[in-house]
Amino acid sequence: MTGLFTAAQVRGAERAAMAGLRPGVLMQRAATGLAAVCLGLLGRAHGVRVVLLVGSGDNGGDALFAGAVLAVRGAQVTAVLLAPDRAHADGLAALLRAGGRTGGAESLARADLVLDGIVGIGGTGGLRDDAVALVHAAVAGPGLLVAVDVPSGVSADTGEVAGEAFPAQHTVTFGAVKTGLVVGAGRGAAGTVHLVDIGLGPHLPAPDAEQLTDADVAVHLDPPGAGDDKYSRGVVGVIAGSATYPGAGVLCTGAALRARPGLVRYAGTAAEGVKAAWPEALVTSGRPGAAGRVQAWVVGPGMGTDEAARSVLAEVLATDLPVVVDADALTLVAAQPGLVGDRTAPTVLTPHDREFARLFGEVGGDRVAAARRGAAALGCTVLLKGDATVVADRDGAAFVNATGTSWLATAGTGDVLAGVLGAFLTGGPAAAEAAAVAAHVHGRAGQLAAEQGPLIAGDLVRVLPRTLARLRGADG
Ligand SMILES: NC(=O)C1=CN([C@@H]2O[C@H](COP(=O)(O)OP(=O)(O)OC[C@H]3O[C@@H](n4cnc5c(N)ncnc54)[C@H](O)[C@@H]3O)[C@@H](O)[C@H]2O)[C@@H](O)CC1
Ligand SMILES: Nc1ncnc2c1ncn2[C@@H]1O[C@H](COP(=O)(O)OP(=O)(O)O)[C@@H](O)[C@H]1O
Ligand SMILES: [K+]
Repeated sequence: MTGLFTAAQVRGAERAAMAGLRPGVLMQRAATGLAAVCLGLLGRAHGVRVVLLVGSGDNGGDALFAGAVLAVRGAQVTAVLLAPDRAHADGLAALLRAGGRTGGAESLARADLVLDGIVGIGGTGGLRDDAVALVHAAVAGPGLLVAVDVPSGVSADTGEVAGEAFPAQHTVTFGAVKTGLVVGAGRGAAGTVHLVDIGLGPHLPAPDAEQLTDADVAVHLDPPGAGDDKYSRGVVGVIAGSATYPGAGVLCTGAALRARPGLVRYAGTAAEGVKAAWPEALVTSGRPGAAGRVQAWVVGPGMGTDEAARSVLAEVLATDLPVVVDADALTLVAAQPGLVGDRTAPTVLTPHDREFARLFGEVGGDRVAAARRGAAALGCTVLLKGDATVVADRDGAAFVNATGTSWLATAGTGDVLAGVLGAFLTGGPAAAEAAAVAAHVHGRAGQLAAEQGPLIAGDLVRVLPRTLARLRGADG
C-alpha cells in the first residue's frame, strides 16, 4: 500500500523529524536525492546544461542545492531567480561555490534539463504571471522537465490546477507521495513520480488516502483450494444488457466469469445473447429472484431506464446482498436516491463524471473529496471513474487507482469493470477495498491488452486470466 498525504501532514512530519536533526539536514537529503534522480535520467552530468527555475521558498532551495551537486559533477548549471533578493541564500551560495551561475529565461532555449523549483507544498492559488511566463519558456525549450516535490501550479492536496502548471515529465517528491500527484489534473502534470526518502517515515500520520500495489492485490487472488467448489468460490449475479443491446450483458457476464470463475448467474432481457456467448453462465430471462442464489449482484449496464428496469433494480436493492450499481442503474438511483440510501448491505456506485453529477452535483477539481461527498451522502461506496479512478467509503477511507491506460477510454470498458467488481464483492475484501482491487485489476488488464495495439472492451475480458496470473506472480 502506498500512502498518500496532504501538505499539512507532510509539514507536520517534517517538523517532528527536524526536532532531532541539525538545521538544513532534511533539505540536504532532499537535494541529494533529487540530484541522484536527475543524474539517473540524464545518464551523465559532465557538459550537460541544467536550468533551475527558482522561487523564493524552500522549494527553490532544494533546486539550488541539487544544482550545486550537479555542477560539482561537471554540469553547466544556470539558476533563473524569480525574486533574486528572496532566493534561498545558502542554496544560492552553494550553487555559486560549485561553479553554477545565475541567468535569464533565454538559457531555457538550450537546456538539457529544467528543474522546476518555483513553488512546492507552500503554493497557494494559481501560478503568478511571472512564473507562468517561465513555465511557457521551459515548455518551448528542449529540456527534460523535472518538478521539485510538486509541479508548480498543482495543489499538493487535491491535484487541482487553478490556471496553469509546470507540465513535468518527472516529479521528484520528498518524504511522502502527495495525493495531488496521483489524481486529477495533478496526475497529468506530475509525469512519473519518484519518491525520495528523507526519513519522515516514523513521523507520518495515517495517510489521507491509499494506493494499492500489485502485491496488495495479489493477496486476493489465491487459487482455489482442494476443498473449494463452484459455490464456495463466490456466486455473482449479473443484470445487464437488453434484447436489442446484448453487448453490455455479454461483457459484464464475461468479465465476472473471467475474474473469479466460480459461478455466474445472469438474469435479464439479453439472456439469449449472453447464453450464446457464455455457455458457462446460468442464464434466465426472468426476474432476479428467478436466477437462484447469488452472493453479490451487478446491476445496470445497458439495462435501460424504463419502469421495468426500475422495478428490477428496486428488487435487487431490496435484498441484503452486496450490489454494484452501474450505468443505467445510476440514472435510476439519481431519480430515486432512497433506493440506495435506505440500504445497510454493501453498495458500490460506479459513476463516471456525468453520472456522478446527476447523483451528487459536479465533481469539481478535488476528485477524492467528491467521491467522499457522494459516499457520505448515500452511505455507500463510490467508485468515481477517471484516468485515476477514486474509491471512497462512507467512513471516509479513500483509494486512488494507480494502474490503467488512456486506451481504456472506449465503449464497454465500464461494463467489464462492473463485472470484475461484482466478482471481487463475493470474496474476502470489504466493499471499498474490493472496488479498489477491481479498479487495479481492470487497469492492469487495460495495460496488457494495449500491448497488442488499440483495445476494445472484449480484449479486457480475454486478457483477464493472464492479468490475474501476472498479478499473482505466477506468469513469466
Ligand atoms: N520543510 C522542510 O523540512 C523541507 C521542505 N522541503 C521543500 O520545501 C518546500 C516547501 O517550502 P516553502 O514552505 O518555503 O514553500 P514553497 O517554496 O513551496 O513556496 C513558497 C514560495 O512560493 C511562492 N508562491 C506561493 N504561491 C505561489 C503561486 N501561486 N505562484 C507563484 N509563487 C507562489 C511564495 O511567495 C513563497 O515564496 C517543499 O515543497 C520542499 O520542496 C524539502 O527541502 C524537504 C524539507
Ligand atoms: N483517459 C482514460 N485513462 C484511463 N482510464 C480511462 C480513461 N477514460 C476512461 N477510462 C476508464 O475506462 C472505463 C470507462 O467506463 P465507462 O465510462 O463506464 O464506459 P462504458 O459505459 O462505455 O463502459 C472506466 O474504468 C474508466 O476509469
Ligand atoms: K516545484
